[in-house]
Amino acid sequence: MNLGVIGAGYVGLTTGICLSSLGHKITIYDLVDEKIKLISEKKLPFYEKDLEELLDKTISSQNLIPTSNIDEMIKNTDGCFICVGTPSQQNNSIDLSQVLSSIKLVCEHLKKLQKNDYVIMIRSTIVPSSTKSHILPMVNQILDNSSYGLCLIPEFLREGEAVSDFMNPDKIVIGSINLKSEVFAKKIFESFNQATILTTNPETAEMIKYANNAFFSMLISFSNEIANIAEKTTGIDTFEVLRALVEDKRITTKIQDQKIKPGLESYLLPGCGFGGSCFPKDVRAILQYASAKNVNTPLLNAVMEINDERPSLIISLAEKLLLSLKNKHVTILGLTFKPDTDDIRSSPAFEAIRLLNDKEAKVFAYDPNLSNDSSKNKFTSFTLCSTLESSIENSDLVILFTKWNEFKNLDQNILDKFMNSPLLIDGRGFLDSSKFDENVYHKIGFTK
Ligand SMILES: NC(=O)C1=CN([C@@H]2O[C@H](COP(=O)(O)OP(=O)(O)OC[C@H]3O[C@@H](n4cnc5c(N)ncnc54)[C@H](O)[C@@H]3O)[C@@H](O)[C@H]2O)C=CC1
Ligand SMILES: O=C(O)[C@H]1O[C@H](OP(=O)(O)OP(=O)(O)OC[C@H]2O[C@@H](n3ccc(=O)[nH]c3=O)[C@H](O)[C@@H]2O)[C@H](O)[C@@H](O)[C@@H]1O
Repeated sequence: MNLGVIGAGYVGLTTGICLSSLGHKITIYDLVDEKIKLISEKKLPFYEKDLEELLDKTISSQNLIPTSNIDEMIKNTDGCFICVGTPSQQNNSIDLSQVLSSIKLVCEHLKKLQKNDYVIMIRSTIVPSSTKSHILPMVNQILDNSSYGLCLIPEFLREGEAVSDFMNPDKIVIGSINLKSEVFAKKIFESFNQATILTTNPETAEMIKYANNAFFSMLISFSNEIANIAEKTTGIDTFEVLRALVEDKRITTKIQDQKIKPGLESYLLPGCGFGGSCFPKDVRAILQYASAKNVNTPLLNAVMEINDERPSLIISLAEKLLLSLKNKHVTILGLTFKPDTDDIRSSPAFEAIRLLNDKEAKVFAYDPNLSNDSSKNKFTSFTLCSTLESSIENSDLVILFTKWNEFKNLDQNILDKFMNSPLLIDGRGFLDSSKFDENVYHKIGFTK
């Protein structure tokens, strides 16, 4: 099919590259010319594993056409995905302006080119009723005939797993205003035969996306609250507690004597808290939406409250171990909000750095994906090091924030080589404690 994508960010570019690799002819448009130029040169504007290889193939096969010309995109295509950002506003509601302006642009060009039967498919995350209350009235104002289609197809991919999540979706939710849009969207995804296709109205589709992100955020905050309680009694290992919970047959099912570990297992872990461009933004947005509708939300309020507290709890532990943080050399390992990405949006490491600065510690950091020269001058509140070793040299305390594989190599020998009195907080329970002296290794969710 001939399809367009507006917005060449994580979601848009992944959508464009993956669908073009499956044989669709995709024209991708972004406001930012440099992004389009980079993509034309087969380079990704961000890091995402496996995506560059596919980009190379799809540009070479001319199944993916990057353009800065919206007319070209509209002329080439029968429908397009809207994949622009929906960032938080000051009051935590979402800023719908990128969605509205990009759809307005599409509609104006459809009108100019007298193109009918076009289908607009929104992939951006938007709060319930955005389609009905804001987008549809605007579209109706510009397109006076009713031959167009409009639907919401939320995206559930995770950064770092974007290609595999896109290619192997468990569900495809299509919330349409009419049958035409539903039929069109179903045809795009007809080769994804392992996925459950859920067809519904736009409001339900909007809510499904928020329920999804709120649920996984809740599991993380649940795990962190259990950790807070466990830490008050020496010897309780929260990781063991939650591993045992997962064994419950209501969570881990058994099929023909084979235990099937649920995917949610990876969200039942204590740690430094969730970050990224979506969980914090989306939970806050649905809370703001509920509050505007006078709905009480004690559970989701607590999810955010527990999460917001995580960096300060880790810094309190650091202070307890070092007695005072003033002038202490503290190393942060991992700045991205999770491994296998270069995304630092709402990463808990940055809140920890802010707290360390307040306490006048000298902060050094290392992240495998941010160690190049172009990243160096971006940060002023800490020194970004280009190797793990240089970041821990003469350090008084190392705190692990992100589960990068490279950090798995850490052991007592490495700490002894570079630090005078080795001390480490494993903020994710990621390292093998047996590789460290007992008084050196401290992990979240466990008090010795
Ligand atoms: N990042 C993720 O893993 C996921 C994000 N989402 C949602 O998808 C949406 C997009 O997120 P990301 O891809 O992360 O955002 P992003 O910020 O990486 O990309 C957005 C892109 O849209 C472009 N853009 C903005 N206004 C435009 C306009 N008027 N015309 C053309 N291009 C325009 C920007 O230049 C940028 O390249 C958000 O609503 C987000 O909540 C949903 C699932 C996963
Ligand atoms: O709407 C979105 O943008 C996406 O948000 C999340 O995806 P993502 O933010 O890429 O990453 P996750 O792997 O889900 O992790 C989110 C955060 O939770 C943290 N986390 C995860 C698991 C855990 O046990 N503890 C924990 O703190 C991670 O470190 C990370 O900061 C969702 O998982 C996707 O389904 C969704 O499409």
